[in-house]
Amino acid sequence: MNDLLYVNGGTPLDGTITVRGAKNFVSKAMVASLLGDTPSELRNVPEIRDVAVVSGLLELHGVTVDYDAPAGVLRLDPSNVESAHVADIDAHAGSSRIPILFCGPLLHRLGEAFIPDLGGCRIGDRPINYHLDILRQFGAHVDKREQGIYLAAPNGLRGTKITLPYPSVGATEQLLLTAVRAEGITELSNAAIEPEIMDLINVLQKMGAIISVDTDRVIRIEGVARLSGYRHTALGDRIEAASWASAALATHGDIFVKGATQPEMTAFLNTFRKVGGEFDVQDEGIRFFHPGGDLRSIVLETDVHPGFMTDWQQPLVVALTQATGLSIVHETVYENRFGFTDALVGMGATIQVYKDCLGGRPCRFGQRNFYHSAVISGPTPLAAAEIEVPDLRGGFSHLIAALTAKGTSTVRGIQLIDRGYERFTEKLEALGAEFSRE
Ligand SMILES: CC(=O)N[C@H]1[C@@H](OP(=O)(O)OP(=O)(O)OC[C@H]2O[C@@H](n3ccc(=O)[nH]c3=O)[C@H](O)[C@@H]2O)O[C@H](CO)[C@@H](O)[C@@H]1O
Ligand SMILES: C=C(OP(=O)(O)O)C(=O)O
Repeated sequence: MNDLLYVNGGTPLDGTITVRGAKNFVSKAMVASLLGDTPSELRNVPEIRDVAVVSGLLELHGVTVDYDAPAGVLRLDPSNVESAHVADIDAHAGSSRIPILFCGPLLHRLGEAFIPDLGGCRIGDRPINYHLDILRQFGAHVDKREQGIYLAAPNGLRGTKITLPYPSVGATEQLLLTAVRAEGITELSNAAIEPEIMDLINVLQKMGAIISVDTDRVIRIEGVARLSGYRHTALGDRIEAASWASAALATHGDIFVKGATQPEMTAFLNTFRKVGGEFDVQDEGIRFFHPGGDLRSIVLETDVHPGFMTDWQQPLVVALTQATGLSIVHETVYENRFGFTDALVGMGATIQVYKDCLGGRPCRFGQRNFYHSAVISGPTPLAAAEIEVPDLRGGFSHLIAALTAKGTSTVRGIQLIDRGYERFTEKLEALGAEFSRE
């Protein structure tokens, strides 16, 4: 497939598009199917590369995967997992971050697991120390090897009490996927409570798990001996929805995002309104539009849920280059998520990055060597440029910048965007964008 897009920017994006299930939930629900002893069915599944990658991993482990992409229905039958001969797992090294979540389910089913090196966006160091500490506390032996990690639990896994140093999404999911079938009770303090995690809990409860979530980030799980398959409709992708909303704002456009839902986007909607964007929440989705006039600068801090999520930051920063005054963005989730701003500066934006914690409370990255605060001065017209996509969200941001800039930009490496944005070129076409893919 070709990996290059010529974008002729300067036209407001206008029209209707649909977002389907959340990338950051669907992949985890697919892993959960490994815990059941009967088939599962997941609906509203988007056709993105991460779904293909996790399907490939599941198939390698003996799961029969049947995906009807237009209908968005994914059927997963794990009956042959015990008899699967797992070869070529190394071929999946570097493809996504999901393999680490196979640990608990595979340990329960097979007593051992080999996990290839992880991929995902390079937006920080992204260690897996919380994951490995959790697995050890459940009683797993963890052995780091070349190209991956080997784990074994010859005596099974037992419930435990854990406090996370930081409410990590992946570590919370690791714990859930391991605790549901561990012997006894598990209690997690300082858990992440992102909507995608809550929907994973919905799935696990449908499978037979017993999980309670308290208001103070404490999750309790009573382990059960067996789980069955599930039928579930995935929650919508709030990151994709916010990305299109930011594109509407930056290009003076008007986009109705079918499938966008308000409760999962409260923090984004507040910020969108403060910048000067308008929205209209309807039964089928949310309309996001630029009402005319000047956009306003803001002070913003990314945070864990229910805060403003880090994945919303990169697309919104492009819109902030079009706002009047100085905006300050403090990234507190990842230490290295402003690399994408270099290309924006190359297009004429005025963005300065700092190592200090600007505009809010000190975070884990203050007094360290990380450029994790940005000051954006606007409005600045953007000029067309040659751009290389750095990562998923940064890549979409560059796309928004190219759509905002007058003239023809060349955007290389757009396959990275396919990892999390379903059929985005078809959506661009529906919104009246002028571009060609080569
Ligand atoms: C596939 C998926 O769902 N990806 C999402 C998930 O990533 P992911 O689950 O990888 O993100 P985490 O919430 O775990 O990471 C948050 C912070 O915790 C740190 N950390 C994490 C684990 C660990 O073992 N040690 C450690 O130090 C990370 O370096 C980071 O600074 O949540 C992030 C935060 O909402 C999102 O940006 C990603 O889109
Ligand atoms: C960081 C992201 O994803 P991943 O964790 O899969 O790299 C993202 O979706 O923006």
